[in-house]
Amino acid sequence: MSCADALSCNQRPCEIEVAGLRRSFGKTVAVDDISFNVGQGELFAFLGPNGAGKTTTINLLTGLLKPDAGEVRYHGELFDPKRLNVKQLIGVVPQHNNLDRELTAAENLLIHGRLFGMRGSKLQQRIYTCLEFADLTEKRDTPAGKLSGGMKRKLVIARALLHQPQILFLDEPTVGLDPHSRRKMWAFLRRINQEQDCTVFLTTHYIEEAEALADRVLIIDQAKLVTGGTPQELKAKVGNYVLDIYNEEDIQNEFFEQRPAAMQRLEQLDTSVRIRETTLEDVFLKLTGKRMD
Ligand SMILES: Nc1ncnc2c1ncn2[C@@H]1O[C@H](COP(=O)(O)OP(=O)(O)OP(=O)(O)O)[C@@H](O)[C@H]1O
Repeated sequence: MSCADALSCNQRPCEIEVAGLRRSFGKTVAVDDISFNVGQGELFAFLGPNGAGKTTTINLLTGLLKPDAGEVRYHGELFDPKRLNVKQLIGVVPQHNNLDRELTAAENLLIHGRLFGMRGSKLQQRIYTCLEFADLTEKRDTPAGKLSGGMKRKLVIARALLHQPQILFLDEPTVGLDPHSRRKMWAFLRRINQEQDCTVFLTTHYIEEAEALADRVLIIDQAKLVTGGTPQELKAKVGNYVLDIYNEEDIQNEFFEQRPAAMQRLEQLDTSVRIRETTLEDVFLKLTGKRMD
């Protein structure tokens, strides 16, 4: 895919290039010929309903799974999971917390650091910095199993940042968090993106999360890419304004590029009707014919 099309990274240098990626499990096609680029420093959301192929895509990008076809490039170089330099480049936060519950927060980081060849005072300093960044300094000697859900999540992220990756992958980072903790997590992810100068690639099935957080969103459904762009671009694709037209049984939507055209149509209708701005939920519904949930 060339950097000139809609699924590419606009003006930023390409950090990840994905071309023709495909993976099946038996007869189930989990990822079907998907291509896109991620730009350096982007906060990038891969949005789709359960079973759409998001986890499989992350696993293919991080070397946990092998593709049946297609390729992944980091900084233009073909991805070979066996080469250590790529492992140094990326940090991975899996969907389920895989901390050692018996070990303290600091010990969980220590083991990860050792696996990445870190030692001595450099490792200790980095553990201190990451715990502080994640607001977990006071929990450094607490067993991971005794932390709250939000703290465990932050510890997994702090662990993934320990070796100073350039790209952080997070699979559904806010699943299981209450709305308040979810918003705190969004702020934390923005800080990682901005203060740690880290490209962030996250998957989510929460539309508002993609909308609130991401520079660019790619929508995936049934293993295929539906569309991609900034939240504003995606909304403009279907029309920036929607009329909700209430019938006896359901609500029909009509989309308009400009508000005056929507207002004109509204005046023609004699049923109950509401005008509002388009959301990514509308984009998904319009392009796939179904609701995200
Ligand atoms: N190891 C596996 N064996 C068999 N089928 C699998 C395997 N992993 C994924 N699948 C199937 O591939 C499809 C995509 O799954 P995937 O986990 O990538 O979706 P997802 O978008 O991450 O969904 P969720 O948010 O529910 O995890 C689903 O139909 C799933 O059942």
